[in-house]
Amino acid sequence: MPKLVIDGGYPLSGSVRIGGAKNAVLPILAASLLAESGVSQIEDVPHLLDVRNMIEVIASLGARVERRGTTVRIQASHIHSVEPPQDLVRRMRASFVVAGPLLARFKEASISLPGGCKIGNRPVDLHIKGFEAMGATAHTENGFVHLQAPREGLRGARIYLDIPSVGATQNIMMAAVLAKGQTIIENAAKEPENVDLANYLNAMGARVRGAGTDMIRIDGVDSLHGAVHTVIPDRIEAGTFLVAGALLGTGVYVENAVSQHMMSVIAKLEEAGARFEDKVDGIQVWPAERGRLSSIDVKTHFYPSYPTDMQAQMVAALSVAAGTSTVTETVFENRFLHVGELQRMGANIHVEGRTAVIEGVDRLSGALVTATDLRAGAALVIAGLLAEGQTEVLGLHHIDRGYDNLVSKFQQLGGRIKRLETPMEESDAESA
Ligand SMILES: CC(=O)N[C@H]1[C@@H](OP(=O)(O)OP(=O)(O)OC[C@H]2O[C@@H](n3ccc(=O)[nH]c3=O)[C@H](O)[C@@H]2O)O[C@H](CO)[C@@H](O)[C@@H]1O
Ligand SMILES: C=C(OP(=O)(O)O)C(=O)O
Repeated sequence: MPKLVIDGGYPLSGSVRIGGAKNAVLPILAASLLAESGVSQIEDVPHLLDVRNMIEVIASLGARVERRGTTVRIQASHIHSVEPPQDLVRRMRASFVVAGPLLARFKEASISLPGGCKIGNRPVDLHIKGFEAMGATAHTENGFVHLQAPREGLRGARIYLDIPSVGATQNIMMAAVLAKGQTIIENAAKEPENVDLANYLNAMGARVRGAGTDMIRIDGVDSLHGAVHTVIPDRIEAGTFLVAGALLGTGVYVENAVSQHMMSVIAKLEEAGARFEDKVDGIQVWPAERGRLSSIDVKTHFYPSYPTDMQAQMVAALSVAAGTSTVTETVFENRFLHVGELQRMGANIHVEGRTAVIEGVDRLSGALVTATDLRAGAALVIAGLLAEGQTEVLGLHHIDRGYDNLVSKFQQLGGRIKRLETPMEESDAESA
């Protein structure tokens, strides 16, 4: 079983470059299925397990995909299937976003239900309601959702989302670009990754306006073509390094981080005492002047509020802050599995309903811990870098889903962290 071995307590300093955003590149790869002609060229595609999976998904449908470094080229003119293999879809929830493009272009799609995951239930009812509002029929059988558009294709509709779901907004947006007439998505998700997707769709010939606000208007067009697009930097990867830099060392420069995308993360770390400087192509962070962060209260919510994907990293940071902090998770019902692992390292945290109450301790101590999901893994790496002694982190397939070269990036900053590869065991290969 591969593991990380971390010797904690060494200061971090220097510079690290952030790659393209996982949560932008995944729907962008799916959107490439909409191109009837031409070749799409996507730049700054990170090396992630999830990206590999999404490439496999679109390739399984007939797209020709070629990857060189961080450039991916996609030719999607000859798609021969509207049913991605179940085993590929089940590996990753995000693969459900191929539904919108397939339904829009081929008028049908059959996709395995992605199911829940450890962090929560994660239904897709809002995606399906959106498709139905555009005239599609949906029925679920044997774990598959079968979607069928009317013979004349999807038609524009006014769709109010009960929750500003990131994935539902993406799927509906991608279905609507080829629908007849105008679609309006109200209470849309405003995440920068959705703006990036809209920009890519527009470069492909779509007419999407208002992405990044809570009302998106899409005027359907007859066809789309391939386009060149550079993926936005990953604000969660950037946030992970900002948290680490706010805790340890003499200043870390997070190159390519976009401060406008991470106002809430910076604001909360500043409130806890960390210092920042916004530079032309990145963000510099230093620990608090007095060394230790102060306690704060944090609540996750939809963008632009504090992101749930930065919750675990913040819990790790606050576990050594002075005083009592609270972190409330409002997006996913079961996203505190890292708390038990941090407790093994000496953190004093208890969970009351949706709130983690964190009594800051003077220090953490190294322990054998397991990443239970992607960001829990990031939190444990941060904790390991902070802790006295040696920490071993298992469950690396979670971390590999969303961090490109996490180990070498922390090594570059002076972190004593290495990855030991041993043959993978079955339990290690399970999906998110
Ligand atoms: C690949 C990707 O981009 N993943 C991100 C995306 O996930 P994802 O798109 O799955 O998250 P959503 O925004 O859809 O989920 C938000 C909330 O809405 C609920 N919900 C969602 C859809 C639906 O049909 N019905 C429903 O009830 C979910 O259970 C959850 O409680 O946004 C999450 C919230 O910022 C992030 O944590 C994930 O990293
Ligand atoms: C929850 C996450 O991703 P996903 O939606 O792909 O599971 C995440 O990136 O933290």
